[in-house]
Amino acid sequence: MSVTITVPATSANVGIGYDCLGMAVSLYATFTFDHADELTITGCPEEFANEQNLVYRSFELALEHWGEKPFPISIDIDSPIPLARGLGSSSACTVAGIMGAASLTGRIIRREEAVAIATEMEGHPDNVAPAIMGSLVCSFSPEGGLPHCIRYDVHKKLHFVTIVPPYEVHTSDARKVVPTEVPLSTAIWQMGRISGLTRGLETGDAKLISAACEDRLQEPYRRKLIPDYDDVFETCKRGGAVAMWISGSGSTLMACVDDGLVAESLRARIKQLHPTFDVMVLDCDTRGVRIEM
Ligand SMILES: Nc1ncnc2c1ncn2[C@@H]1O[C@H](COP(=O)(O)OP(=O)(O)O)[C@@H](O)[C@H]1O
Ligand SMILES: N[C@@H](CCOP(=O)(O)O)C(=O)O
Repeated sequence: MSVTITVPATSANVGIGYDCLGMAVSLYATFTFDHADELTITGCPEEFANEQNLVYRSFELALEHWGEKPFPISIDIDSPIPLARGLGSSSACTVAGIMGAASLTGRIIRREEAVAIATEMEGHPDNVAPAIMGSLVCSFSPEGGLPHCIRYDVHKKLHFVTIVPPYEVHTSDARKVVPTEVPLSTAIWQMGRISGLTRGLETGDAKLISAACEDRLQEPYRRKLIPDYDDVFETCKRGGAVAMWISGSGSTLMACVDDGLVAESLRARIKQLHPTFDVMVLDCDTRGVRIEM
């Protein structure tokens, strides 16, 4: 019997929460798994249709984690999540592989276990935790221990204008430009703001979101990798956005807006100024990964 896993795209960091904060959004990839005579992968670029495919790698690693032997499967991928744009296309693959492995072996796993396995594979929990749990999630891992995930609701009046430029930024490259050490003053700057931002997103407090959403850990360095950052930031500010951040490691930019009509107008304005961009109005996804047999 086949199983279909639906995984939301994610906006990691949400600006201020480098490697610890992430939000699931209403853009979904589906992955259909079934037993087969040999490995077959369809629905993805040709270069990924092989044993190195991230979904299959994650499927194999999950089986290995449970002490089970791999077996041949078919995987059909239908993903509108753009590649290497900071919307968690790789995490969606990782999460799908784990849940596919659990489902095809009849294993029932808790979301916390899935987050722990996925974090081990991804190296950081900020995409996989919201992809699995839905909503806005702040995560941290104790030395050598399992990640703790704190899940926040996001106020329904908030919408997220998702601005996808036609160029890629690979996460591995974008991580190289982020300094590995910061002064104490920067650490203090971030700590207060992450608390402010999570509360602001929960309550829909536009002023608080706006005040808190000013990152000093990664955005000042990564914005240089996105040639349109300054233009889009100005358009968002003038267009009534509450805040704008680099989604994950970019190149997508995400504007938070507290009114549906303003969000649609901003989407149209950005599309007018940047016809080659893909611009969507997304909401926060509250369900996280889903399984259908
Ligand atoms: N449908 C897919 N099939 C196989 N691999 C994929 C698929 N989508 C994404 N990936 C993998 O994820 C990588 C992109 O990951 P990354 O640079 O972290 O960007 P993103 O922000 O999209 O997660 C791709 O190079 C590829 O290895
Ligand atoms: N915290 C990571 C998140 C990367 O997310 P992605 O969607 O760009 O893969 C980082 O900022 O490097």
